[in-house]
Amino acid sequence: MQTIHLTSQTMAQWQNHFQQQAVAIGFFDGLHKGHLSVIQEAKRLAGEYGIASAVMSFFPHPKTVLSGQSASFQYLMPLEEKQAALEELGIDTLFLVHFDRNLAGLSPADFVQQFLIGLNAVQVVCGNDFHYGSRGSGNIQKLTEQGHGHFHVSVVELMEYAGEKISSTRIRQALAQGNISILRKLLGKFYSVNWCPHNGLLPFYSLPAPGKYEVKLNHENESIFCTAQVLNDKEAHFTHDFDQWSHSIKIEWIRSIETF
Ligand SMILES: Cc1cc2nc3c(=O)[nH]c(=O)nc-3n(C[C@H](O)[C@H](O)[C@H](O)COP(=O)(O)O)c2cc1C
Ligand SMILES: Nc1ncnc2c1ncn2[C@@H]1O[C@H](COP(=O)(O)OP(=O)(O)OP(=O)(O)O)[C@@H](O)[C@H]1O
Repeated sequence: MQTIHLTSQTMAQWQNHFQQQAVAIGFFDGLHKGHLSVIQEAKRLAGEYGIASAVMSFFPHPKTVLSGQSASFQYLMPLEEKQAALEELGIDTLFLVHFDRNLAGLSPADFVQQFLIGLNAVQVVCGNDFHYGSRGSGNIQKLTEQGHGHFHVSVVELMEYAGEKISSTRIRQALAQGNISILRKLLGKFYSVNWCPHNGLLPFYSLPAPGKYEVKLNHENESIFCTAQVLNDKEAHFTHDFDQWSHSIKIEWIRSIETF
């Protein structure tokens, strides 16, 4: 999979550079079950029409740029993990759009012209709550109209759990409440973070609320269950001593024992 970094300033050089593609579009933080259904639909359409598959994502998160509160934003995964997961899903290209005030100011029509038609998107896939363009004023109806004659829009039905939409926001809220059991339902697997034995939590991951949890530590080919005590948003202690481990550890959060 190739990653192409795009900005509103450098976009001109990429116009008409790409072969036809099916593009899944959105931020996709945490890659939950709803996100996967959007991305898999783009992949399926690419196969059906014999075209390339792509995901278009943004960085940093629009909320951090528009609210100016970049330091406190709780990301669920860093770019490298998103890239690895998309690669595994067989996506050909990740378009990573730099989200800044210039990009936020683009009208829906300009965004569609430069970033979708200009990249030769012929199939665009999103959930039916997707918004884009200045003040988030572009919606599915606009996208369909603006793509007319260039691309077809496939809208994936919003996936729900317990009668509520699965979303990255809901995952962040569940983490803040230490509600580990629901995460597996939203993600389709255990919530995980990467941890450096010497420096602790890697950037762009979020810990659950302070409390005690059963976790699974995965290091190279070894897996060990132990208890984690989360102290704050950066610090945790583990009942297994992994000082001699050299590589980063994937920590899967299995269940909550008690929250403080
Ligand atoms: C060109 C462009 C401009 C945007 N401008 C705004 C904005 O002014 N205000 C806002 O809240 N969101 C804005 N957004 C963010 C979108 O509403 C949305 O969060 C983003 O496209 C990611 O989609 P998703 O949240 O459905 O994944 C903009 C997005 C794009 C692509
Ligand atoms: N539950 C869902 N089912 C199907 N598609 C979804 C679901 N949630 C989001 N999508 C779609 O996936 C893409 C990425 O969405 P986005 O990153 O905004 O996800 P989100 O989980 O709603 O995030 P947030 O909670 O931060 O708004 C968009 O096209 C969006 O419409």
